[in-house]
Amino acid sequence: MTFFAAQFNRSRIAIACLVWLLFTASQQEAVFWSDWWRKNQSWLILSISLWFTVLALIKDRAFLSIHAVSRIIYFILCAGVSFYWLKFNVEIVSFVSQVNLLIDLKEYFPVIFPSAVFGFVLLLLSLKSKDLTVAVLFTSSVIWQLYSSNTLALSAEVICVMVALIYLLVVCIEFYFLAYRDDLTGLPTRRALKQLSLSLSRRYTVAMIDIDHFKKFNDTYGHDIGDQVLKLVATKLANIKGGGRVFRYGGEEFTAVFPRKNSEVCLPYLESLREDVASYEMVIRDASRVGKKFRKAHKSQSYKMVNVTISIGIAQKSSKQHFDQVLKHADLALYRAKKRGRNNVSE
Ligand SMILES: Nc1nc2c(ncn2[C@@H]2O[C@H](COP(=O)(O)OP(=O)(O)OP(=O)(O)O)[C@@H](O)[C@H]2O)c(=O)[nH]1
Repeated sequence: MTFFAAQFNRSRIAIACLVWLLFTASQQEAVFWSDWWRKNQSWLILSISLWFTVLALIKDRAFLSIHAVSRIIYFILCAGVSFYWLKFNVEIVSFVSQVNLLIDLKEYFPVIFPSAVFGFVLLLLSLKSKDLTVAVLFTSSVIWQLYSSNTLALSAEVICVMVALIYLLVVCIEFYFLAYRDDLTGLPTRRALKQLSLSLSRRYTVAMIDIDHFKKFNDTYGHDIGDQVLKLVATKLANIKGGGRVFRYGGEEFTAVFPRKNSEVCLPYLESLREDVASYEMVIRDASRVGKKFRKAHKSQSYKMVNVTISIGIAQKSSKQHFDQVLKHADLALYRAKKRGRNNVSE
């Protein structure tokens, strides 16, 4: 699993795998460091809990690269911080012992309390970042803390296999999104459209959607603002009604597929989508003024309102037509929509 994750630049998962691997190995009597591991258990519980949190804060980099040096330094820092915490928390514990209310919590202060804090920080990070790797690091931290506090009555080997399966699942899900989701708009890609085309029945309608005069838009406002507009238009398109599914076909072109629907049924949905986009006043952040201080000082000038229109070509599958042929007909209809002056739907 470590090699698999490292191969695909999922270095944080690869590092987490290594930690679990060392942990399982240390549970074997035959391994020379198992005694040392047992003697320093508190320190290890704390360092590894902190390490999972630190992993959530750093980026995935190539596993075997210059970045490995910084990872090693971070790991040493985690170990050092944990070591000094355990050494100096005696004073905290003696303070806690003087407060009646806290006296019962005394034994939790050295390890369990800080580990729980690291876990909580990880939970907040995973909720904030919406990153699957961070979520899986949080899961790792919880499993680690439960196991090391003897709450999980499972053997180290079972836990390791369980964690490896979770990591494998996460790497596969991430690759699925990498292959089938467009990075900029979050819409499914042309590859996903091809996949869908294999499962379509004999009746369906395809619409090709294109943003009008987008080249001029890019030339006027710049490519960065063009990107923001693409994202916003994609959000509108993703909300298409009537059971339509929208894909980014490429560039400023999108495809909508309506399984089991003929073109008359789809037409009103596409018309209302076109109207929605045309009346959508998009608030665009001026890319040249991203500094916080500048934004505060020039609040009124750092945003601008723009709008665009779309043209749509629609085609319904007729007997013996392949998906590519239906797509071609929709493309021809789009060409007619452009010729008719844009901002309209053509069959
Ligand atoms: N910002 C941005 N621009 C893109 C992206 N993909 C394609 N484009 C731009 O979209 C423009 C498409 O231009 P054209 O194919 O000439 O079409 P158009 O200007 O929209 O004209 P009509 O389709 O005839 O209305 C080009 O300038 C591309 O650079 C992208 O991901 N981001």
